[in-house]
Amino acid sequence: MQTLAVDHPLVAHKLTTLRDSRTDSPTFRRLADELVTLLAYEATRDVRVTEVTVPSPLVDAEGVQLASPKPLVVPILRAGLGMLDGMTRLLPTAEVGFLGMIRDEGSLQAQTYATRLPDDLSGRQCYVLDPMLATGGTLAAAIRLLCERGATDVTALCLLAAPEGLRYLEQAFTDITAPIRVVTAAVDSHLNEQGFIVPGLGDAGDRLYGVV
Ligand SMILES: O=P(O)(O)OC[C@H]1O[C@H](OP(=O)(O)OP(=O)(O)O)[C@H](O)[C@@H]1O
Ligand SMILES: O=c1cc[nH]c(=O)[nH]1
Ligand SMILES: [Mg+2]
Repeated sequence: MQTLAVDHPLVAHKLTTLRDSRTDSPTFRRLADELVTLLAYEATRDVRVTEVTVPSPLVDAEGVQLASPKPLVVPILRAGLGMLDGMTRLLPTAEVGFLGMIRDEGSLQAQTYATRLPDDLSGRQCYVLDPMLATGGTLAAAIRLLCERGATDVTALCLLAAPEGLRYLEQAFTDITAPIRVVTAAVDSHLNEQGFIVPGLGDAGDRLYGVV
């Protein structure tokens, strides 16, 4: 598994405002959206393209377009929905599947409550959206599901990652040959006893959509 922490002053600037507990929900949603677009630029560096020729006003010009089968973007509900628009802005022709997952606050185990994905992902590049990679349980289950359906490579986009979660993912996929990448705005210090990322930004779902 490869991890890329995007090192860019605009990424750091937006992330700092997301961490700030004084940032209200509308601003949090807008900044999360903008930050995902910056992460998406790095995360799609290996997106597959095919060569095409287009008629420019002067001569025919050689170029590329996104290849088929189209990439699949998979936000993990609820908080991952806050990353969807920012991602599809850069990949407008991608298809979108959905995974609903919730982490039990006590055991920290992830449970899947909704799945809306193609049965066959053979040959598909997949981009998973989840703002927080904490213990890694949620993302590990999501990535395994995509690989079991035939995904040829999986890139996860996270606003923040904990070292514990990255270590967990490293050892979770030793049996999987598909390349797996994590692109994040930062790797934070550690997890606290409640499994929250420190310093982190709190509960991403609550900050995007309110406490339910
Ligand atoms: O790495 P993990 O320890 O598994 O934790 C991370 C998960 O926890 C949060 O979701 P949550 O369960 O709060 O659901 P929500 O998105 O509906 O708020 C977050 O959005 C991740 O999906
Ligand atoms: O810090 C954390 C950990 C899990 N989920 C969150 O929303 N935040
Ligand atoms: Mg939550």
